[in-house]
Amino acid sequence: MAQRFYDTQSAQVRDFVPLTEGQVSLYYCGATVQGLPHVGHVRSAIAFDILIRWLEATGLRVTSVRNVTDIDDKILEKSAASYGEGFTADGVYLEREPWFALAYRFEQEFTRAYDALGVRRPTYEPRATGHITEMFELIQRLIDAGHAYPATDDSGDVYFDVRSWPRYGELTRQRVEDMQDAPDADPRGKRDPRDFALWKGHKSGDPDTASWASPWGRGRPGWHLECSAMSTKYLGGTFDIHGGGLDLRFPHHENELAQSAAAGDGFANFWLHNGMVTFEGEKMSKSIGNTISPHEMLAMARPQAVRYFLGQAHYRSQLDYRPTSLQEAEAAVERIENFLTRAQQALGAETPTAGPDDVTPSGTRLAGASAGSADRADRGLTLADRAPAAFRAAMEDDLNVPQALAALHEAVRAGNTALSSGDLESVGALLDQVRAMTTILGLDAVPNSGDGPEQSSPELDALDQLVRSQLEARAQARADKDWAAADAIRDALAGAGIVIEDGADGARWSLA
Ligand SMILES: Nc1ncnc2c1ncn2[C@@H]1O[C@H](COP(=O)(O)OP(=O)(O)OP(=O)(O)O)[C@@H](O)[C@H]1O
Ligand SMILES: [Zn+2]
Repeated sequence: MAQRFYDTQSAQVRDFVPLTEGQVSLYYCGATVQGLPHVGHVRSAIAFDILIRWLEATGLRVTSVRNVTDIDDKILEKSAASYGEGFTADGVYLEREPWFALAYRFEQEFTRAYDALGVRRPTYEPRATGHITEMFELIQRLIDAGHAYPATDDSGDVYFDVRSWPRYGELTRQRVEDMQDAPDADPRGKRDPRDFALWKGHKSGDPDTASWASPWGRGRPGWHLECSAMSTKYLGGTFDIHGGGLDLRFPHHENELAQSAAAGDGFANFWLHNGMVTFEGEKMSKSIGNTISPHEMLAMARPQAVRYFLGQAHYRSQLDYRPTSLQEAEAAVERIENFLTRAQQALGAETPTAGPDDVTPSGTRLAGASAGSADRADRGLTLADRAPAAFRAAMEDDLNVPQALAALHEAVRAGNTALSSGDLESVGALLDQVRAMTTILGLDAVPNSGDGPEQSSPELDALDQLVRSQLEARAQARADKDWAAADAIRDALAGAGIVIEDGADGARWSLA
């Protein structure tokens, strides 16, 4: 079966054929960094992380972009309302935390949360404030094409002219007449109340630092424009997939599409939207105040269980948080881990299973990459090929993670049966399948400590590579039953203050 995705724009499940063979370009909307992340934000990022991991597992090269909205009304409001939180670099106390400092502080909190839950960093993570020039260019193209105009009052705003663009409403299949008014400006300066702001003129009371000189006067960009400018800068005028939460479909994505298409860009070939995390049925949202932070969840359960919980539903489904949710996720993770432990023990030292990919400096219990992965790659097998057919079929079918997890648990069950009957050949094969599946779902990528890859540094990465090569040589020595050589490597590492631990999920190293 070919890869298929549900495309929100056509409201159909369509075959996915990348625009450039072998490559995928993906843009997904990141955070407006106005406050701490909640698990709804992280669920969205995990959904796209799984998508990227899966596409890469099938052999595709993915270029991913996730923006940071670091200028916005809400950021300015939070800054204005902050009190006693700001310090300059020399420790001088500021009464208000400047908006740009507040935005950078919360951006780091998002990064920390993503790292703690194994969301890989995107290829590019552009900030809106770094792309003002690209936004000017896009506005100018729209004005030149007759689809945008400076406000007819003295606000300094520039609006998109929805009536000039007959395709407006195509993403959410709405008629202009039925649409809500755009709330982002005084309707007196607009041709139509639904016209939305591309550029917002500087208002008295806004900090001077929050406005840029533009051909239309000082001001700042509209949110929708930011994503159009950044996605096409990094991915080109036409790219494969645009993602984000379902709550962004209208007006945000509708308006992005209108701006880019009216400026002459093909824009996204597929639109993928993740469902909301809800709390007692209601969207988890800062404005409602019903949020749970990743930090709070990590205090209740291991990161592996939190990742499992946030990634387990179909990405398009709503995911409701209930008090028992994390215990259920923990039980599922333990079932998988128990099989991995018992399988490794049963296979024992006779079959060294610690391939180079199994070794991480911080160590993971759900180690995913497998025994002999290098040789399988030599034989032209992708990671996806190593997963069972039922798993692959589920992932090809619009990323059906619940069914893919059913295949994972089925392999664990079969593995436990093989263990009971002493069928070690099947145990080995199933172990490899389970590891491929946990790797694809990113379950093995979660750091044990909530602090995540922050511990990494160029020095640590270099050391990690060196130690890995030593561990690879040691694994080979053990495979050759050259115990003296294996021990000598271990002793040399110990002499350098590096402790090796042979765990159920491979060899790990740490500094003594
Ligand atoms: N409860 C949620 N469940 C799933 N995804 C969410 C949820 N809330 C936000 N997202 C997604 O997270 C990404 C970043 O969101 P953004 O910073 O725009 O948050 P937001 O929607 O303004 O959040 P809030 O409503 O809490 O202020 C977007 O793709 C958004 O759709
Ligand atoms: Zn966006």
